[in-house]
Amino acid sequence: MKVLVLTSQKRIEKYTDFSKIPNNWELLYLDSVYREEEALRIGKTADFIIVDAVSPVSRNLIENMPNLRVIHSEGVGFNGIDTQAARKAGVYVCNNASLNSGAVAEQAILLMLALLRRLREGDSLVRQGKQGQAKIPFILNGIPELASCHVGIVGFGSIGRATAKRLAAFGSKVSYFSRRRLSEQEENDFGAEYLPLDELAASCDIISLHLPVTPDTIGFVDGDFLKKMKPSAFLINTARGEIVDQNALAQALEDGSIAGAGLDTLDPEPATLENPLLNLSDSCRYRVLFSPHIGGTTDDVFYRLHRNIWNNLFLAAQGKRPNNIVNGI
Ligand SMILES: NC(=O)C1=CN([C@@H]2O[C@H](COP(=O)(O)OP(=O)(O)OC[C@H]3O[C@@H](n4cnc5c(N)ncnc54)[C@H](OP(=O)(O)O)[C@@H]3O)[C@@H](O)[C@H]2O)C=CC1
Ligand SMILES: O=C(O)C(=O)CO
Repeated sequence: MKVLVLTSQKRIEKYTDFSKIPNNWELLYLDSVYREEEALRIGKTADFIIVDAVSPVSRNLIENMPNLRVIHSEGVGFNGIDTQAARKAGVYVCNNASLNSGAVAEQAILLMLALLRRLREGDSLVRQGKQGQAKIPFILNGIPELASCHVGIVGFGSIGRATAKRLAAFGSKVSYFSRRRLSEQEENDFGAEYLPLDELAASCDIISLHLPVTPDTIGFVDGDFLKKMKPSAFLINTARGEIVDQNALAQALEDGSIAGAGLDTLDPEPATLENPLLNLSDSCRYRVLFSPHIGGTTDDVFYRLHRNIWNNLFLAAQGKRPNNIVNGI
């Protein structure tokens, strides 16, 4: 079997248990930023593709790989993969559903806390020799506790629920919006109440996005949504950049429609310096906090993900149906 690897070779080497890989399997490495001609040159006859959670696998690539059986995302998201073309070609697209939920929930909460405590600004003041409460002007503006915040979770799947569970420990009030409303019992278990989207937007102190990218969710947070939010509210996006209209968010930060944003994901990725959120005026500098799309990338997660990926490829190699198929075959 041949595996075309369209993600970090170092990561595969670190997290794969090579004692389990049959000797006659061949791994063909390119990075996730690859040229399609190069992928076809080295991987045309490959049986499997492993690709990171954001990078593209196009119709052209799929249609020109006659032996291809499985395209496996290295994460949960698979929005770079042309799932329809794969379906048409009888190729399974698989992900690692729910294996990194706790890690992403931690990242979302980290961004919430860092924004509330103005961590970036505080760090900068200390580095300017302004350590000590008397020298920190923003204390007088009032620092809210996460415990007193009403947090709205948009997309109440695996990560949304993991975030709700952790927020319960902080004592926050949690509401959620998803297309499917949970049973009363489930809502009680997660300590979360359902709110219609408009109400959630208007009433929450923090809104945390946990939606997948689909045709319905691209630009889900647009200028209208941001205008409904409270001027004191924060937006957290650890889902995908495409869910938030980047220009509208930059505008909302500039004109004070919202207080700040914590962003693990941007649109496009890899992010370019042209992104309007990286070009905000000085007065907004501390109101947006970035992390480099590392929500789901802990050591624990990678061991779990890579075990799952290889198990799935072994199943497919034996002619069996792999787990976590996401393209409806
Ligand atoms: N930053 C990072 O490192 C990571 C980011 N992610 C991103 O997070 C996303 C969510 O992951 P995860 O929670 O595991 O996925 P899940 O599929 O478990 O949850 C997604 C939830 O979103 C809801 N949803 C889908 N479409 C809509 C819609 N149009 N309106 C409202 N709700 C909707 C779904 O519920 P329902 O269908 O009932 O509405 C579902 O419960 C991933 O798709 C990925 O893009 C994932 C892992 C790591
Ligand atoms: O699992 C995912 O979808 C990710 O974004 C991880 O990087």
